[in-house]
Amino acid sequence: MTDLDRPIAVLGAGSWGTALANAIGQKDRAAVLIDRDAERARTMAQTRENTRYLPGVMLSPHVEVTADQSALSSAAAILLAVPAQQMRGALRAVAALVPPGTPLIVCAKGIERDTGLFMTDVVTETVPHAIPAILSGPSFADDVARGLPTAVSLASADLTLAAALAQDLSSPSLRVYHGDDVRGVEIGGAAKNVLAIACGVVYGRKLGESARAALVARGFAEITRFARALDARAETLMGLSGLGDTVLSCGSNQSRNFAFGEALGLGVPVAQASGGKLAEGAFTASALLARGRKAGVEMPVCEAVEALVAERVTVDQAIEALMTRPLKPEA
Ligand SMILES: NC(=O)C1=CN([C@@H]2O[C@H](COP(=O)(O)OP(=O)(O)OC[C@H]3O[C@@H](n4cnc5c(N)ncnc54)[C@H](O)[C@@H]3O)[C@@H](O)[C@H]2O)C=CC1
Ligand SMILES: O=C(CO)COP(=O)(O)O
Repeated sequence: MTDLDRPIAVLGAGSWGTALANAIGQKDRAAVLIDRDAERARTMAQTRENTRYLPGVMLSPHVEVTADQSALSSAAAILLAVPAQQMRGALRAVAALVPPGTPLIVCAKGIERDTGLFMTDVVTETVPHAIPAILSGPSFADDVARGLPTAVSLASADLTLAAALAQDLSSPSLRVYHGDDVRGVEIGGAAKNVLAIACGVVYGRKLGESARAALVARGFAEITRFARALDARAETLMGLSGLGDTVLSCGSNQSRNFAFGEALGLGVPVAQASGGKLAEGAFTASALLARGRKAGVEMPVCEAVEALVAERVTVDQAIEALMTRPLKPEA
């Protein structure tokens, strides 16, 4: 366990950051939730509710809400719960406040679009004196905030640290497994979002449950190929952050990525399909595809999602392209 006298800080007070801070608070451990918006932080501190991102969930009394980023200086560990494309900017703004050796646990699921970098690499570039870790797995913020049970995976290159952090974050309703396959855990979280969009499209276009199941299986096969090519472990992909989160996000429109795909399948234009919510896979698709090409990995499902999001193809053209690929061995 990390130093219990020091709080765990959460940077980013959206749905996931708020849910994680509350999960820590419910264990009677002090959490500091940092909202970049001072007015919103003040209101949340008073009302004890994040009405915009997590309405109906009352914050534990052990959660302090603030806009003062200097709280990061005394944290035992920092959870990074901002969207992937905002991670670099958010980290640059606080880098000088993070003491050397502080664990920075990425809770975002995505790849940086402009650089193709995974989130822990962005941490290493922007806050080189910190220790990067990654947390990912099947966990809708709303479920976790309400204390419904689930299990997730936390990885750091230092297995002892990963075990300590997992202990810190675990509770009777949130089981945190640990490991050292950082790349495997972050690939699972980032890639499942792209697959969830594809499954949403199939659902919205009313192609049937058989089509969705076939897509999950083929999509998961390409993610696993990609992971192997990047020296991640296939077993990691079979775990919570890969298979677990794929099962969750590819089968429910509670997933914003699935819901975004569903809207595309129903014919809603890309610009309106997210309904103002975050659909990380829409940004990650192009970066994932580019990294796959660089590694010599064929990723047809990701390719279809990327082309759809870029509006180079229609839904029917994307589906036809997938169905008319040359037949080949299943592996
Ligand atoms: N919501 C969920 O169920 C889960 C989300 N995640 C991941 O967590 C990440 C964040 O997602 P959500 O919290 O759901 O998004 P959200 O849209 O609910 O909230 C995003 C939050 O980040 C803040 N933010 C944006 N840019 C910032 C910056 N530069 N500095 C500080 N704060 C900034 C926003 O003000 C907002 O509070 C995503 O990568 C998502 O994939 C992971 C697991 C579950
Ligand atoms: O990552 C998540 C659940 O594990 C949340 O999924 P969405 O971002 O698609 O809502």
